[in-house]
Amino acid sequence: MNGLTSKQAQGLLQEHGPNRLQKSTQTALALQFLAYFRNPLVLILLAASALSALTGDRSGALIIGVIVVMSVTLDFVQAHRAGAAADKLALQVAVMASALRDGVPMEVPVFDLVPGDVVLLSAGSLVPADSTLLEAHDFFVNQAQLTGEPFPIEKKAATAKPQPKAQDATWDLDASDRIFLGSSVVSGSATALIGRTGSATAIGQIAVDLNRTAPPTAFEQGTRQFGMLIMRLTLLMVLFTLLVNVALHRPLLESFLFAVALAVGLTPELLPMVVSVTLTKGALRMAALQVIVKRPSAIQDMGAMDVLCTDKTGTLTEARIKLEKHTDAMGQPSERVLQLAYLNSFFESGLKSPLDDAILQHTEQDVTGWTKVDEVPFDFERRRVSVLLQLAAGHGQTQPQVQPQRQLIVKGAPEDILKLCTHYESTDGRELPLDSAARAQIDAVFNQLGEEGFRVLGVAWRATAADLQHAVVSDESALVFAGFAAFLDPPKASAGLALQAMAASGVAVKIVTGDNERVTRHVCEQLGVPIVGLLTGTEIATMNDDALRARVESVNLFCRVNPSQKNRIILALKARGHVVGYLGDGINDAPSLHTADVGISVKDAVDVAQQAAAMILLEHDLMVLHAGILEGRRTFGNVMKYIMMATSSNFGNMFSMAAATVFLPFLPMLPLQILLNNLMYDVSEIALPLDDVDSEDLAAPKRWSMAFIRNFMLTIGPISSLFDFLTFYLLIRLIDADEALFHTGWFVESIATQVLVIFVIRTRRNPLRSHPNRWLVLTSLGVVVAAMALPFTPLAPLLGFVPLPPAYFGLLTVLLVLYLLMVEGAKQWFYRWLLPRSQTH
Ligand SMILES: Nc1ncnc2c1ncn2[C@@H]1O[C@H](COP(=O)(O)OP(=O)(O)OP(=O)(O)O)[C@@H](O)[C@H]1O
Ligand SMILES: [Mg+2]
Repeated sequence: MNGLTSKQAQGLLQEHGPNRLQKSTQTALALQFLAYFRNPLVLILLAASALSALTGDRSGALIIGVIVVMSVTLDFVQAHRAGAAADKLALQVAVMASALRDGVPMEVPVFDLVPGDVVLLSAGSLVPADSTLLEAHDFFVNQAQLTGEPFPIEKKAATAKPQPKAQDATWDLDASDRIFLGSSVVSGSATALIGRTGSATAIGQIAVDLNRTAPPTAFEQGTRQFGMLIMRLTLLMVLFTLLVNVALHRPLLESFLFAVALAVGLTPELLPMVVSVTLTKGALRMAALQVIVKRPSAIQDMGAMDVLCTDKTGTLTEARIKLEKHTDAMGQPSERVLQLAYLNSFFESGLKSPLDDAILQHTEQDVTGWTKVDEVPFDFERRRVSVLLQLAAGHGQTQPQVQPQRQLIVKGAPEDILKLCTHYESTDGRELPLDSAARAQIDAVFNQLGEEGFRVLGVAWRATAADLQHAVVSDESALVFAGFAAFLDPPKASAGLALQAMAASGVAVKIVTGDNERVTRHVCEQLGVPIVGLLTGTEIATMNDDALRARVESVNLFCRVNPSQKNRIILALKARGHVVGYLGDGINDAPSLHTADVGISVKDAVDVAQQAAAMILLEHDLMVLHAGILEGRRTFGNVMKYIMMATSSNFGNMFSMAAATVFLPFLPMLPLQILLNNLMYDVSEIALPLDDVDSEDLAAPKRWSMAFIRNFMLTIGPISSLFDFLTFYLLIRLIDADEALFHTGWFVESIATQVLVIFVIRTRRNPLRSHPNRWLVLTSLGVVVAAMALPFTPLAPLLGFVPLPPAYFGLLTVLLVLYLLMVEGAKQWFYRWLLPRSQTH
């Protein structure tokens, strides 16, 4: 089998399309742009202005059209650029498959696989497409996603030569020689011929999206709730102004346009854009720190995360494990134990763990004469692996006793192995019964190794019938215990610091490991992590979910837990209202990576783990996770600024506009002026995602709080309205403004207050003690200056503006200073008095 040539593959890719389930998101740019006009408000606005064009106001309608297009373009361009940047990042960690192209194995992006490709699979791989097995060795897959069957199923090579046009063959999920997209390889290795790709696959036909869109995060739910609140208020206000205008016999069409423009002014239409741009900015900053964010919203989750669960090997430890000792049952150095362990690691075809690598790299052992008959692959429930080996006649005579020709060699967690043993090998090579005295001695050896900080595997063996062809789990019994292999896996120097930094930032770190208690305690000691509570897998197995929930809070060390227990721990923490992160790299971590609010994995993790994770660390450094947490909080802070602006000052302005319709003999502002006001305000906020966030706002996890927004709105909003009414009054009384002058005067005041208040709202501190980003300063001041200059430009008559008298600017300055001071005072009061009190209730 040589697979395809790259030329054939290219042709087939054209014919079958990329190997992915989602419909291509490559809709033409123009169509994406048009989709932005689907907003009902925009449509109503365009329709109403078209109507007004028919009744005569051509230029007004045209200007409204231009403003709408400009607003939509602003939104679209920003959001599109953010989306493109995020896609590019995700591509960096696209899952690759090993495929034969031009006769050699090559790493090919899974998207580019085509029917006819030959792929090589091993434990931890994802099955990249529906395929027929050409070769398989102890090959077990988990196809729970397709069949719901949770246990691994063995698959075997096809007996008949698969037809090249395998698409035509029948595909049965139970067929023992077929494997399917959506399953993962649990153990063994195989070569497979791809028959169907993308939406032609079994899972594609039942239209399941493998990259299931994650359920909405707390933050997304929050923004949605916020949108509903604004929507309701908007509706109320629009109905109110409409009624008032109709009751006052104002021109119907113009009143309607006014009401719709008001609604446009009220909706925080840039919110999605601000969110996606801030998130992408965060993702790009993370990429510079060697962290690839696959799903931008994960950054938000990082900011909200208050518990991080992590496994041990490779995250807290160096992952450069070394075999330090190989001893017999009584703790004496033993070459024989090394040889047995080596044979086991050498012939095992499942995922090679770092422990196997350590054994294989320790010293080269001679395996001539040995052939493999079968294997019972490693799994995280049994925590052991067995190989059934045949020793050719004439070999092995150097051993003290004549070796049986066929034997099962087992290695795994010592506690579990010892339970299966009935005998042990003494130091002089005799097989002795494992009585309680011997057991106590062996346990003491095991404990001693643990105390010294070694990770320990037990090694045992058994002679089998000379014709045993197929080994199964029940063959792992009546074993002879040979001894221990002890490894050192030193903790990372940086891990201790990172854990402390996280604790200081309000993130509790919990260790969730399949390893045993003693070793993990040792690692914690070296890292300086105090153990406040401990649960073992055996204890968890006896607990129901309620009992587990009651305990998870106070425990920070979970030992000897299997994959489903890891998952239960995450679920229990989530049920307690925590935002949970999970950091892991193994097959055993995949379920938890899915379940957690933010799954984090590493570049060299198995495919299933990388697929399940939302974030991939390119370098194994926990300190960047801390940076990621701060990044998440920063994005939260900037999005909150936008929301606080929208709910307080912008909303206050629109509220006074609606109220003013009652008192004024004319509309307080022309519809097109409201739209322009809205557009200019939006422009001033483009730089918000770039802004810095004060350090005190990064100190603790950030959760969405509707109560906070509501209280802030009720505190600041009325001040805006108060100043608006003051402006109305002074415009009419002091300046004696007619309709056009009133419109102009209020337009400028409205923009100036609405835009400049950002410098007060963006920080909890005295505004002079927190430096805004200079782009934000530039856009904000630029917009205010432009608004002041507008009435003096040739555009003024088109927009219904008239030049403002000098006295106006004196008035404006006084009003602005007073306004900003008053908002600052209210803000201080809000954070010092109202917020602490509303949080304790
Ligand atoms: N290659 C192997 N051969 C035999 N036994 C193994 C092997 N790998 C792991 N085990 C056993 O299974 C147990 C669980 O595996 P492992 O420690 O990798 O789990 P984990 O939950 O990923 O833990 P960690 O936090 O250390 O990553 C190990 O403690 C060990 O006893
Ligand atoms: Mg692990």
